[in-house]
Amino acid sequence: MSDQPAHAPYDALLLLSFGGPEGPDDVVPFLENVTRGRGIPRERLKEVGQHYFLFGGVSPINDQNRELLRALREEFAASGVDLPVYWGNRNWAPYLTDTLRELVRDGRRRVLTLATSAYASYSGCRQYRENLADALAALEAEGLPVPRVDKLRHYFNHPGFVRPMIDATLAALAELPEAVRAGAHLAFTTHSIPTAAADTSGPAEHHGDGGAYVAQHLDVARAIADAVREETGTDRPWRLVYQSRSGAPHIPWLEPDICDHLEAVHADGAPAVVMVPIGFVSDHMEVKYDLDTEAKAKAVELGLPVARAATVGADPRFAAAVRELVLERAAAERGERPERCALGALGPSHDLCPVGCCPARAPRPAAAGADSPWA
Ligand SMILES: CC1=C(CCC(=O)O)c2cc3nc(cc4[nH]c(cc5[nH]c(cc1n2)c(C)c5CCC(=O)O)c(CCC(=O)O)c4C)C(CCC(=O)O)=C3C
Ligand SMILES: [Fe+2]
Repeated sequence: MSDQPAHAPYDALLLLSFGGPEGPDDVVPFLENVTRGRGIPRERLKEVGQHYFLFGGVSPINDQNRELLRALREEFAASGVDLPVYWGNRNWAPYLTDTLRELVRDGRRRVLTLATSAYASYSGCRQYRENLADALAALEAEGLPVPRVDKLRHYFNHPGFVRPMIDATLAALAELPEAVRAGAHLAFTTHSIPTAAADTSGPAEHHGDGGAYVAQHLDVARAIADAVREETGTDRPWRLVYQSRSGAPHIPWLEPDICDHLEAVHADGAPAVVMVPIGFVSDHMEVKYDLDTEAKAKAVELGLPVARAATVGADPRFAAAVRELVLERAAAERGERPERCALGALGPSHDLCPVGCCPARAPRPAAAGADSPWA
């Protein structure tokens, strides 16, 4: 055995997230950051601003990331992984560029990134890589050392991500009135994206109807539905549905929307529905507003009992999965052939996004992929 640590060659883990406002005055500047150059209709922005104001202008995402950070540090300490964990966001403080500046000042040069987005897509992967490239360019322009940055493989099908969602689905079923529990449907939800973005999500060989984005979500949905059937002895109808659509109405996005789906299954006689937000790593605004507020109001209107499964958040099994993924990637970077855990049918995702993975409509430099302009 060499005396290299198990996390070599990495000297830092970067938790990279979306960011969110922490008070009413932050809401508009946050939305400006998110939508810069993205052509989202003003009406939609006003509406989304209202969602934040309803919660005092505070997104739950920041506290959830602080919790995840604590869980990761605890997990690393408990298993003897002496790797510092940093946190930076794309759209709000602590900003990614500031975090990378701090990280290089601490002497770190080889960074592994954990994005709080588990699936392939432009919005969930390449956009994070573009923002990493922007931050690296800023460091270079300031004459600072530019660290080498990698990104962990998509963890949508890692057992440490899927098992907490299985338990959460069972717990949500148990919240339903007993009379409707056995007949309850499962509605797996994720962020809608333009169908054109879905069709080109993932590596080129996965492009086609729905692309890797839909295939990965279906794989997770099926794994959870199968496990729930085994656990409860009941085969219940399930479907992958979408939420949080934005963009111009004439551009097609993934459907059906969760609210339309609730209406449709209610009309078909479903006695209850459990909503399982598999597309989200924690209970951020899309979950709190679009599911817990809007979809629940729709269910009340219909007289349809619903329950919402918890997201993974800072579950210790997820923190352990991140530790495994870090050590797995470190071993691969050292030229070893580590074991790669995955549930479902798709198998473990790639370490390095290939050229043409989740292409942008207007190409921009992206770090941590095969087409990165940075080493
Ligand atoms: C796939 C996906 C994820 C999941 C993967 C991941 O987690 O990254 C995600 C996460 C998030 N999206 C978030 C917030 C917003 N997303 C927006 C807009 C958009 N999202 C999109 C996709 C996704 N988004 C898309 C295709 C757009 C349209 C415009 C564009 O192409 O950019 C807008 C603008 C207004 C609107 O259009 O709704 C906001 C405010 C927050 C923070 C929540 C909080 O504060 O708790 C989080 C975690
Ligand atoms: Fe979003």
